[in-house]
Amino acid sequence: MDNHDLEKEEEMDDHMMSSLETPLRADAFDLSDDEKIAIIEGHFREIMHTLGLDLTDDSLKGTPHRVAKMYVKETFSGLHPDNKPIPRRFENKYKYDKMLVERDITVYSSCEHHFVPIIGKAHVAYIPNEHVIGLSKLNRIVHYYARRPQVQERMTMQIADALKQALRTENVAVLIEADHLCVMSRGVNDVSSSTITAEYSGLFEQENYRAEFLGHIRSSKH
Ligand SMILES: Nc1nc2c(ncn2[C@@H]2O[C@H](COP(=O)(O)OP(=O)(O)OP(=O)(O)O)[C@@H](O)[C@H]2O)c(=O)[nH]1
Ligand SMILES: [Zn+2]
Repeated sequence: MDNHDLEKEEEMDDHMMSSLETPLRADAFDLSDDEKIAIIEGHFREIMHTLGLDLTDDSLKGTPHRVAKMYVKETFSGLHPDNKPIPRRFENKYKYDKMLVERDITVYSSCEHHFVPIIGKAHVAYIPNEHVIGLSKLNRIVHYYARRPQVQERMTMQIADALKQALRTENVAVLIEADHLCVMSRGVNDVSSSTITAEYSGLFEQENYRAEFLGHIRSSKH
């Protein structure tokens, strides 16, 4: 078993043990992506048929397959641990010991209660110990956890947890501000409210670090 496999196995263990995890069936990964697409396509065709849509129509007939492929390969691709980014850790040679903030990371997720979009921004920060990771990996970690049926609170904590693991530090902050289409476009139909969630650990539990983080994400861009 090489290092990569070992890391994957450790992450699978974390995946099974963590109470933050998205509730998945034990046999969640028994089917291949193609098998899942074929099954979802059939069910989605049934939904459209039940709604009364004519599936022989040129524009509609490809929709069951399009939706199934989009669910498995895009919208919900973050359900599969094979798609989890494994950032390479670099030694913090320059001994940078201040805060690094990656702000305005685009979040496209889906509400697990209604399967409609959650759209927003994530701001993440860490204070390194021995290791740093590539900046883009911060965005990739956010995207991975967004591409699942989610509640915003759990997504926030999953991202914080993944950052702690990747960076080998507790000094992590995550703040997500998002619009829930299930609140905006149906139900209570409120287009002006939005939802903010945050997770702070390590040094970020201290008021001064938290204030610096919030100051950075509210400051003008350049
Ligand atoms: N805590 C939390 N709740 C969410 C999130 N996304 C959606 N919800 C809420 O989940 C709840 C689902 O409750 P239900 O009462 O079963 O759903 P519903 O009958 O469609 O409710 P309404 O949206 O009020 O019409 C709603 O209040 C949603 O606003 C989230 O990220 N976090
Ligand atoms: Zn919802």
